[in-house]
Amino acid sequence: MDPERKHNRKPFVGGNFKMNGSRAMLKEIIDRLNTLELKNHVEVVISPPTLYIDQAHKSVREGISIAAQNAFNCTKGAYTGEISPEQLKDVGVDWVILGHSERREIFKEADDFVASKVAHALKCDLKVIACIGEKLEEREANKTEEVVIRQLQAIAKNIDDEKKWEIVVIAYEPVWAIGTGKVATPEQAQEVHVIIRKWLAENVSEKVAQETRIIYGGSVNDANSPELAKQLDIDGFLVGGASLTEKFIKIIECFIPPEDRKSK
Ligand SMILES: O=C[C@H](O)COP(=O)(O)O
Repeated sequence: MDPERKHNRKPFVGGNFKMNGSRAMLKEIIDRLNTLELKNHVEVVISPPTLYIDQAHKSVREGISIAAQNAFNCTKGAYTGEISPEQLKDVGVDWVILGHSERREIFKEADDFVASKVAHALKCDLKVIACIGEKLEEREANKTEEVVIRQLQAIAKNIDDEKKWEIVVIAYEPVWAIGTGKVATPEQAQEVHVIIRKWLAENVSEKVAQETRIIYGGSVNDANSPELAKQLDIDGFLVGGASLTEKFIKIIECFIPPEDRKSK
């Protein structure tokens, strides 16, 4: 681990492709990623649309994992269009993104529903990238902390076994920064990450607070990622748009020492 980071959390970079791509595009992205020398410096997880999970799983190099973009809160049954954590595990998926703001907003997923999906995924040992974040009007009304903690609290309430926190990554994604090109400043992001970590220390445990990776998402690109990555409490990124492009390599390389980088 980089001694400058003063903690032992392994950096984590996720690529959320959302509803983008094709077989050909996925091949291009994965071919690029397969050239990286990760050497255990950083954990990389990609999240293609469900249809392409199998293709990704079969072609991606060892050391890069796959995340689903959603999962339901039941094992099986008459839930047309849904996928269970058990089914994801069955096809070799390790991670799932839950609580993304697009699911909260467009598909009206409430805090308790998100929390029930987190609980079920964790019960199946499916690792969870749990997303939280405030909207612009909430930030402007000074409600960032209130909103982020309300969302976090709902999730934490459903995690009854402290050990399960080892397979949770929290993604702080201010909604106003997602897909807008308007990135949070390193200071703004760091400030919220500190609030989240403090809440974990006071309400779960100091150990969970110190060990849980808190990553930032929202218009991360190759230009803004180096400064964001320097913040003590930013343990990585959840990248949307830029994860479909060559910029993703540079973003991942923020956490790789220069001598091990592909692009020197
Ligand atoms: O899951 C990723 C986030 O929604 C960020 O998306 P973006 O990088 O396109 O802003």
